[in-house]
Amino acid sequence: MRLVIRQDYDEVSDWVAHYVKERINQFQPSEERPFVLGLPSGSSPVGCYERLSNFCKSGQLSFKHVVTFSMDEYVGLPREHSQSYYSFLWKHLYQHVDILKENINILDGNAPDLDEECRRYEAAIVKVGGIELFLGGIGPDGHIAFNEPGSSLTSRTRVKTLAYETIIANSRFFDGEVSKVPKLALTVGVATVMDAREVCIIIVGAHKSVALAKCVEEGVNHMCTVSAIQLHPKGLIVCDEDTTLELHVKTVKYFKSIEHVHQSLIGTENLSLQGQVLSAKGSTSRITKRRESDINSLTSSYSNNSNDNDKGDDMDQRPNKKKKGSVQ
Ligand SMILES: N[C@@H]1[C@@H](O)[C@H](O)[C@@H](COP(=O)(O)O)O[C@@H]1O
Repeated sequence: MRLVIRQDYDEVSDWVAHYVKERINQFQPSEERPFVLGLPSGSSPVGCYERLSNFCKSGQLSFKHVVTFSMDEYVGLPREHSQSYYSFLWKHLYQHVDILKENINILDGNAPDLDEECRRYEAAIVKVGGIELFLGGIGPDGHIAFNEPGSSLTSRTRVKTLAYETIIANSRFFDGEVSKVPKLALTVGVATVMDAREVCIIIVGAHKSVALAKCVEEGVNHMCTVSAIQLHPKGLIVCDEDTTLELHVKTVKYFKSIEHVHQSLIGTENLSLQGQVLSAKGSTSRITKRRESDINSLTSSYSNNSNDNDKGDDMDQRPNKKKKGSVQ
């Protein structure tokens, strides 16, 4: 698993948006072979969606051959309600990009048979060949999608009762009134997310620092369902400095050092890394704006490799590395 730490929300959004853009562009999707992307709702991905929309407007990215599956939806909330995840994704992403309507998959929280709707969703994912990249967010208790504490780590798309903590956390979107928050939701399962060929979780804010620490420093545990990412061969978490509050200093230094080495191998240590080193020394200086091409080269090098910290994978980044068995 990789942990990428950026200074603040904007830098996290920049990083993830560039990463998604690079992954889609490298994949060279076509009608026959679309890029399948899993998407979260919530405030965490909004900055990323804004940037993806801008990439589309400036012609750097196209969603024409991208198929999406959103993570979750409230039960019983009309689709046109401003807080349905359907409305959310249209507002923040779909209306701004060139995605084809038939390529958008959203769970229907008003389906007459909710169990059947969940089965249909799982089958639709299988039909397109599985999810290439699942973007995700978490709740303060470490739930991924709506997989509340205690959810099976082998769970599939299903109906879930929301935890009281989640209802309170989400009441900020319902005029602060707990009674207005739906108590049930449809959600992809933990295993649905972990089946994706790659998983990238955005975690921002001090209120999620305990969850991040549990996810990174403790074992895989159903009480913090995002921790299942530890078992994923290409798991990536992108967080901001505030979210690292509960991590051990040595954990933060470790992941920063991995990134430092990684970046120096691809020759960008004087750019984005400068900020990392400064902040590791306690400097309050912000990371200077990186050139887009540098971020692109960094993000693409991540996507070409397994995201675990195995030395062999990192070393494969060396430009002059002689491949095993190649003529020398
Ligand atoms: N079910 C959603 C999750 O999919 C989302 O990741 C989480 C975090 O939301 P935010 O990013 O607004 O903190 O909220 C809800 O509980």
